[in-house]
Amino acid sequence: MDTPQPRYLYLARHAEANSDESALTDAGRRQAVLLGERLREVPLAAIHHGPLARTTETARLVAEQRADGVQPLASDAAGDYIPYEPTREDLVGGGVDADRYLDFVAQFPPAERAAGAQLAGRAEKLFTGPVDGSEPRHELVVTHNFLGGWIVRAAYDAPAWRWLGINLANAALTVIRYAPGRPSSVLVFNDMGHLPAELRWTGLPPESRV
Ligand SMILES: O=C(O)[C@H](O)COP(=O)(O)O
Repeated sequence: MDTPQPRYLYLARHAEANSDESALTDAGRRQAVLLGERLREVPLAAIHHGPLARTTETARLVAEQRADGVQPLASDAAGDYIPYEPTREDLVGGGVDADRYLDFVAQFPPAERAAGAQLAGRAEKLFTGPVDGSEPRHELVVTHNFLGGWIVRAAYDAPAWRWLGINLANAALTVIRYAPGRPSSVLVFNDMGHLPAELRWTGLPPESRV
């Protein structure tokens, strides 16, 4: 009989993309292969990815490192969008420089902002929380920085605006466990142990690298 089971969400931002974001760089392809090798023994039931080239290519290279034939699945919910548009009140209440973040969000196309809330809700439904089944489920989502921040924020029940300031490095690994009757648990965040030093921290500004 199916009963609620833990879900392990493996969350990764796509590997490094070239400047027009039409494909991965050589370094990005190496990152994606290494991420795939890191996940090779994880019994993934699914590999979801956003529809854009950089997430699609990353997911394909990850899948190619496996012997189990799990095929990547494109999902709009794993795509590139603003998951929640912060209000001035949110930001002032959070004690941060409101103009800075309002200007930051305003630079993204209206379409990415308008569709975001609904897509973010779908992503939470599809990719987070315990699952029904006979055993724990392991799933990979290859996505973009903003949805990554949104999912980590949600795992900590932080305020909606707080996806801002949570940043994932390219091809780093974040793992969240959702067990029935327990709070969500971020097991690892931005793990880059599978990447050599020169392939770590890409996709982040210098002040976010440690
Ligand atoms: O939508 C996003 O997450 C940001 O625009 C960053 O995008 P990226 O993760 O594709 O670089």
